[in-house]
Amino acid sequence: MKRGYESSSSSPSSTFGPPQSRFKYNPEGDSQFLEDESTKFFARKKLNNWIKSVLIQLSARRGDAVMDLACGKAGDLIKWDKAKIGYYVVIGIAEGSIQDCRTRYNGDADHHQRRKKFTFPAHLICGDCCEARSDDVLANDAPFDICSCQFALHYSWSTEAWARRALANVSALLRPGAEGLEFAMVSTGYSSMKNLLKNKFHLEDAVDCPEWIVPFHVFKPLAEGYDLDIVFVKNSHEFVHEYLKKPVYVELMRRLGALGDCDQDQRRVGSSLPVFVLRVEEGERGQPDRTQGNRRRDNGKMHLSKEDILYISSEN
Ligand SMILES: C[S@@+](CC[C@H](N)C(=O)[O-])C[C@H]1O[C@@H](n2cnc3c(N)ncnc32)[C@H](O)[C@@H]1O
Repeated sequence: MKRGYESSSSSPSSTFGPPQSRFKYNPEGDSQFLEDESTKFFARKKLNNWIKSVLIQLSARRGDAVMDLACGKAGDLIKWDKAKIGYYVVIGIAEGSIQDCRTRYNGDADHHQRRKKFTFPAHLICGDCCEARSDDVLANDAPFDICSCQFALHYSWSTEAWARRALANVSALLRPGAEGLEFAMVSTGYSSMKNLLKNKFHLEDAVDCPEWIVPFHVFKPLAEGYDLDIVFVKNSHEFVHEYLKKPVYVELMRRLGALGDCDQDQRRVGSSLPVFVLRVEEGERGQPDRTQGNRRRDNGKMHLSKEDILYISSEN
């Protein structure tokens, strides 16, 4: 079965918006400005969630093994659950966030027990997903059908060596495809609004890491050097425009509370971000090894204790 975006144009879009600057919140600043910015922030957050949901629905298939790189607090758990994936591995650098992933996965945060348990086993890893040995450490969980990296790809772009390492890790973890179309890494680029707002709103997911610009014309050949070919790339404005033609995604946007005047909303939330999918073509790494399907899930659990978190460091 093909992934949902296969019928879409794969021609790269030419622009991905301006470089993201890091700007500081000025406590003495104009309160009207901040109010506008907070409205923009929440509009953008809803829109980003919709884009991630659509991208996941287009990419994931029942039973997929998914690696969520730089997962934050696993805010996409429910999205993956709806896609009926079979195994979920996350890696994140912030220990507190990984602990939050654990309580979220276990349902401990849901005091009213409104939602049923997730149907797939999970494995949580705390560490730097760009570390040279990530692929070794993760080898027991691989291969993955999907490697997802949402709003985080740019953190590994401080130097070419780090960018190469991140791409090499992703390439090593993905499963070769039976029909040449099976592997994907998805990313919706990066956000910067949190830097502007974190002092004011004390955002729980604010990240104190430098954010680097990833020029797409540099990214593409570098990724291709690791067998990762671009199959789908759009800027987020194009993406919204295209998928809002489908009633099912209009309904999804309504449910997320993001439905309004989309053109206006997009102008309000600011610059466009890249949305793209990569894959490893069949034949580039030999035949797929389907026998690994069950073994890797053994590393996962349906209920996670603190001891189940795997900590990796550069000394591993
Ligand atoms: C903007 S958040 C995105 C979180 C999540 N992917 C999402 O879409 O909600 C970026 C996350 O990347 C994590 N991160 C940054 N650099 C990392 C690295 N080298 N290895 C693992 N995680 C990293 C941060 O701790 C943070 O949780």
